[in-house]
Amino acid sequence: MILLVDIGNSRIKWAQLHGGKPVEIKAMIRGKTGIKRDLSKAWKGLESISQVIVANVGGSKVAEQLREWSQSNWQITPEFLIARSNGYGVRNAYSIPEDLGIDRWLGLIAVRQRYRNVDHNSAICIIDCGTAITVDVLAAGGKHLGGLIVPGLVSMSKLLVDNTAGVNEINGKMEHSLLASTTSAAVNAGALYATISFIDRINSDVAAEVKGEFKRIITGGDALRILPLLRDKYEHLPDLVLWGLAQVARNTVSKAKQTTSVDYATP
Ligand SMILES: Nc1ncnc2c1ncn2[C@@H]1O[C@H](COP(=O)(O)OP(=O)(O)O)[C@@H](O)[C@H]1O
Ligand SMILES: CC(C)(COP(=O)(O)O)[C@@H](O)C(=O)NCCC(=O)O
Ligand SMILES: [K+]
Repeated sequence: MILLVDIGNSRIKWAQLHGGKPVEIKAMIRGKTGIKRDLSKAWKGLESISQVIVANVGGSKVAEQLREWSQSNWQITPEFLIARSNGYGVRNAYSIPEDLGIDRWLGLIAVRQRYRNVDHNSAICIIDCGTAITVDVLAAGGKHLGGLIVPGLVSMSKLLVDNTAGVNEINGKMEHSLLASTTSAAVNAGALYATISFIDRINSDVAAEVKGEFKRIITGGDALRILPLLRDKYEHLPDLVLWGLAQVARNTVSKAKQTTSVDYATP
């Protein structure tokens, strides 16, 4: 069974590849540096893993921890994907393609695959609400036009806690009040307002840029908190990165099959 792993800066999400799709999708908050204990807790029940395919934006230390854990528990070396200049019908806007977050690259691949035959003449705007909030725009023909990065909801509050004397413990309630009367509510509402006004404004500017209707997709751990407050209509696609991983994994599996079948076929 192929394990698909999406390591973000706050959480690890994983799924099994079944019928070309990510199934048994799970998530856990991860430690900032050490993840081996998290992995042993979450993955000890997993059996007959044949391959581990990873999208990691958590840095090299975390990658090393996963590699060591997978080798010692499953004798498998994980495959870490990186963004390419083009692939799966997507052309990367970055002049240094591998600089694009692999989570963003796989999100583009996932939406390209999802809408390729359904509606191939509208652009797509993807909002991924995680540790950071990323925006990526895909033109109708699969050309990535680029995107933006801002701190996510929790990161914004953490920024104030870490950098000001007056803002300390913030409760995670994320209430959305216009004018707050406690520090925690003021920070939470401020983060929400900053986020929704950023996203609403980006959407109106993207609409001008791409001329005409375009699809709006929202994903990431904070999507459900943000979605109800946004002005425009969005399709909520949870676990978009895992769908992109499934797309790439399916391709590598079929390639592997081809090569083995060709080996048998050649005299
Ligand atoms: N069950 C949960 N436990 C922890 N955080 C959660 C949970 N559900 C949603 N979240 C939110 O998801 C955010 C992380 O989203 P995610 O997309 O997983 O981030 P990343 O990909 O950056 O690790 C957290 O900041 C938190 O606000
Ligand atoms: C912007 C990100 C940190 C978002 O990561 P996440 O919020 O999912 O943890 C990640 O996509 C990343 O590390 N990108 C590399 C820089 C770039 O995409 O330009
Ligand atoms: K960083």
